[in-house]
Amino acid sequence: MQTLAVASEIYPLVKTGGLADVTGALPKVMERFGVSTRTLVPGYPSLLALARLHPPLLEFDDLLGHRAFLRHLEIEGLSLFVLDAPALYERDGGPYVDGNGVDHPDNWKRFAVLCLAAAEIASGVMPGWKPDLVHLHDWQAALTAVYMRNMQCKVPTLLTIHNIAFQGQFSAEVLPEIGLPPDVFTTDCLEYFGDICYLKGGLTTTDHITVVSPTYAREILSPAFGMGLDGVLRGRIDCLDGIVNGIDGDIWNPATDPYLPFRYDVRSLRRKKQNKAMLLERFGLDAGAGPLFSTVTRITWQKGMDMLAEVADEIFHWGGRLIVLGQGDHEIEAALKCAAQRFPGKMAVSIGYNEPTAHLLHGGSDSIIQPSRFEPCGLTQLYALRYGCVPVVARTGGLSETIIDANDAALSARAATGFQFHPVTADGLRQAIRRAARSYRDQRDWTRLQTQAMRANYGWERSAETYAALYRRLIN
Ligand SMILES: Nc1ncnc2c1ncn2[C@@H]1O[C@H](COP(=O)(O)OP(=O)(O)O[C@H]2O[C@H](CO)[C@@H](O)[C@H](O)[C@H]2O)[C@@H](O)[C@H]1O
Repeated sequence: MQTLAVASEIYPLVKTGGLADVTGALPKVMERFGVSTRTLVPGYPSLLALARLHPPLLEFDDLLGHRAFLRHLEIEGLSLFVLDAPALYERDGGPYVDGNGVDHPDNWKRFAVLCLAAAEIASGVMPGWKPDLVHLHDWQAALTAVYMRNMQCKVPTLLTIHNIAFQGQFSAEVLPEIGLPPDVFTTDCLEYFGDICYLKGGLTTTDHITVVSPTYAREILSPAFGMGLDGVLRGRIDCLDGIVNGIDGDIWNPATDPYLPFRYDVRSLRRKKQNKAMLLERFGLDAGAGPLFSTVTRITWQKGMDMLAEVADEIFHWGGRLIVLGQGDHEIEAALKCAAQRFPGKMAVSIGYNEPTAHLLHGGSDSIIQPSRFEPCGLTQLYALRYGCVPVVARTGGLSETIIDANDAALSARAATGFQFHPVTADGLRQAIRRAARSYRDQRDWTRLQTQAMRANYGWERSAETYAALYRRLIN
């Protein structure tokens, strides 16, 4: 079976968050289930340097007024179609924002062009290659399904939502510019409170929808989590599933991780303490009697980082330490920095995006905190499990189904892997921190939790098998 995946980021070439981890890992595992994937990605500078070493596969004369080349790149076990349209993708900054963190003003066009190219590939413009199914990821790829319907292309489509908070909403004024007929501007397609919404267009035209955990699949049907699209999703409930994410165990493995000065596995957990000592020194923190908590995340309201700034003192009360790595909302960043100033030697904040530091924080911390207000799946807590960092998580979305709370029953069954809290409030978080810090005082209990966490299996196999079965069902 041949599939075309369409995505705006893919690890290890371009990543701003969990989407890239999934689009980079899934195709490799799907091979084992007889699925061969080619992923169409925009030709950002990081990709072009490699992709331009080979002659193009195809030339598009006119993608919404742009001439573009389709190039092929095989790298790190991935097979990529790179859309080389320099005026749209070859620029400074990230995939969505410029060097100052401001959205590229023509994102509506950049991702419409990506989707139009995908629809043309699905329709068979490539000599000798046509997909059996098209797998779209998030709003940046969603419009593909609308273009395909418009071209009367019958190849089945699956749209995966990684986070419904990001929807691709633009002024209806751009509609004449994206090459679709005016009749898509209706409430059962692209129209969204007077604007157009790429994700809604995808949700209303794709054959099937998945989100990244069964719990999130239920949550987004309600106004509290559906972000304005819950009604659309309720209308498509028969085509909606939740498939939980896995982790790439080659990249996230404490026994082989090149970013860890001291590598370890479940039998040599003691070596993790040496990473902790290094981390404390590097971030200028004094050793305390309590656990070292960390966060690796976008610093946003979704991720509950404002609550963490509010209750950080609870950690220090128990002799714990805190390191925050992330970037995002400037006000919350400032609140966290302010907390760090109040607690010198106890808390450090590193603003930025840094892959090696993210690995080191998992390799040396005792616990990872994830107080998300909503979390479609979450990958950080899964990496934390593998690295024996006991997660402290909000009971929401994928967090609630991947972490087993250390309540009495789960502790005595030796099944517990972390601490959950609910309601998702600052006070709830404070209590969960207290529970974790108390548990840490008995090192035997703590080691047992770490060991159980490390033995939890969150590889991709089971979910990849579910995706493969779904692909087959859609094709047949
Ligand atoms: N400052 C930093 N430096 C280095 N690395 C950093 C970093 N900040 C974040 N990361 C990395 O980015 C990834 C974040 O992934 P998550 O799944 O936790 O959240 P995200 O909201 O991006 O993903 C969305 O998509 C994924 C994939 O489906 C869902 O799991 C999730 O719930 C949904 O919100 C992790 O690999 C993490 O290590």
